[in-house]
Amino acid sequence: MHIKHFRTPDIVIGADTIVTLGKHILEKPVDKQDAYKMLSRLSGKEHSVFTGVAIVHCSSKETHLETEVTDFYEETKVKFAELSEELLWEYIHSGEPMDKAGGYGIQALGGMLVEYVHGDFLNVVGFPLNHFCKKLAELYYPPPKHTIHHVKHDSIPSVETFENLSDGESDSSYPRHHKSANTLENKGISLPEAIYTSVNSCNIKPVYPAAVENLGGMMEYPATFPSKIIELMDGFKASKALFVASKLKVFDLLKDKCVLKAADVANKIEASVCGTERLLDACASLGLLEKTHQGYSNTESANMYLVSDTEYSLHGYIIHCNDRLWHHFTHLETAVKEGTMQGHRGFGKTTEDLFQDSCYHSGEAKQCFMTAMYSISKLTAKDVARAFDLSQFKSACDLGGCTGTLAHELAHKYPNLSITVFDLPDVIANVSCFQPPGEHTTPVKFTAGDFFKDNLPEADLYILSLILHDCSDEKIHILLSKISAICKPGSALLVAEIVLDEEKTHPHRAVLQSLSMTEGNQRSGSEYKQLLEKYGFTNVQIKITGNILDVILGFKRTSAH
Ligand SMILES: C[S@@+](CC[C@H](N)C(=O)[O-])C[C@H]1O[C@@H](n2cnc3c(N)ncnc32)[C@H](O)[C@@H]1O
Repeated sequence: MHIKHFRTPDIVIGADTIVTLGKHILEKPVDKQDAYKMLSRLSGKEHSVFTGVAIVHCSSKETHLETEVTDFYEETKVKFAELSEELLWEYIHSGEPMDKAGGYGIQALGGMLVEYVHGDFLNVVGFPLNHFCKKLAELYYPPPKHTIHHVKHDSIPSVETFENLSDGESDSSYPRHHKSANTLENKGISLPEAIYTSVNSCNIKPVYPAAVENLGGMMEYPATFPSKIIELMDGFKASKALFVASKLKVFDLLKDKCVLKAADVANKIEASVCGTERLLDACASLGLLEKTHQGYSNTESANMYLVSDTEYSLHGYIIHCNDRLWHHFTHLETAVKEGTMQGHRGFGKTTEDLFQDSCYHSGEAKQCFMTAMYSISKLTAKDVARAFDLSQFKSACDLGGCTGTLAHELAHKYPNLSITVFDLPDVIANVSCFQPPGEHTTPVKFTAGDFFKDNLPEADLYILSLILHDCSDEKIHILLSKISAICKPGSALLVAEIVLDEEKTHPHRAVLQSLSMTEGNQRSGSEYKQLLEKYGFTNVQIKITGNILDVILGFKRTSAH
């Protein structure tokens, strides 16, 4: 075997690098466990990316090298965590799995296989800690282009490097201001943020942003460590910690930059000190709270989304998840075996009709459901309203429009649109506390009725947001037949739902949601298109918004079609 080109990483980040980095840039010790956490945060990917040897580029012809040197790595038990910034970049753009091979291998036996090294040889023959520090500094304070030289070292293949950046241990040739008033610490930037921002400044985004949020429980993993599975196994604990902290209004207590000790929080939420402390620590480890020696405080995202009275609060939905959805999932095994929804087991009652059920029967539960819908709608309404140009419509009817949040957004965007929210009487009777302040002459009209049984209000745009996925085929037939019958040619139906990919495995949210075994179904784009066409809608367009809900718009066929 002969390897012609071996592309080395241009930037290498490892736990030891971060420890050194802490010393050089922050002038503050970083322990190795924290360094591993940062690495996982940086990639947001499987930890194995970091626990192999250097990540290098291998073309498909060269991938056998990977096995060779990985074996070598296994043999020598070299443990280093490294990341190629460039490969992360390539990976993101190609959608292909990142090639991983043994940079460390190349310095020994593996080197005999390599004729030409493309990239910085230093990155494979040794761990370039100082070089990396300079690289990071450079990302922060990029040198002018002309300082990049092509250098020929004796016995080292031609490499592209920054010759003016000395690798001497004592030489801090990255800009001096890093060490004075401009240190990251003085700027209030933490080390993980610094690395994160450095990489982001090169337009590198974490591969799995969701994993970035989850910093809990990292350790030095062997390359085969089933980190994803461990993360999934622990996921329910993290959810429950969030639910309980929300339920106990911990985030409300800590709003407005309030910093409290565990005992004070315990006192205010009337809970045990030891239990509260564990809950607060769990929230801190999940990145929901910050913990300092002064006490606990909300993170920015907790202030924005977890405090119960903020504009984009998810509190209502979280409580719904805890009080309601949790029970559905507790009985998942039975649900799967029987193929039916199991929510009633947690409540001691049976239910035929999800909607009637989901609106609950007690006033408090109804309010809770509406608050949950309001939370989600606040977050999605703007993107749903913006997905298509709806300026051609004069009137709209949001069927099952609940609190009217989407309707208000549409009224705001299209001042000439007259819009009616149509929902069950129990819901309409409770909408007043969800109306925007100061909207006495509200352009949104609320009408009570049952969309399966009653006549629908006339409109030239009908909206079904988060309705179809919960309905059985029979119910969908009743509803879409009615809408289709009342729509004049040129009128339209706008559906807001999560649109699955064609394999129906993404996004996870929708796929997991369907496990609650309601009588409805989550659908892919082509299935929604077919469904709308079946009921006489044509020119069906789908907009994937990037928000929780996607949007589908279809126009009623003219009779000539
Ligand atoms: C899952 S919620 C969706 C709420 C809102 N469209 C949204 O996107 O946030 C379903 C809504 O449909 C309403 N609904 C259920 N069955 C209905 C019926 N038969 N007639 C009218 N509205 C109904 C419920 O009251 C509830 O407000």
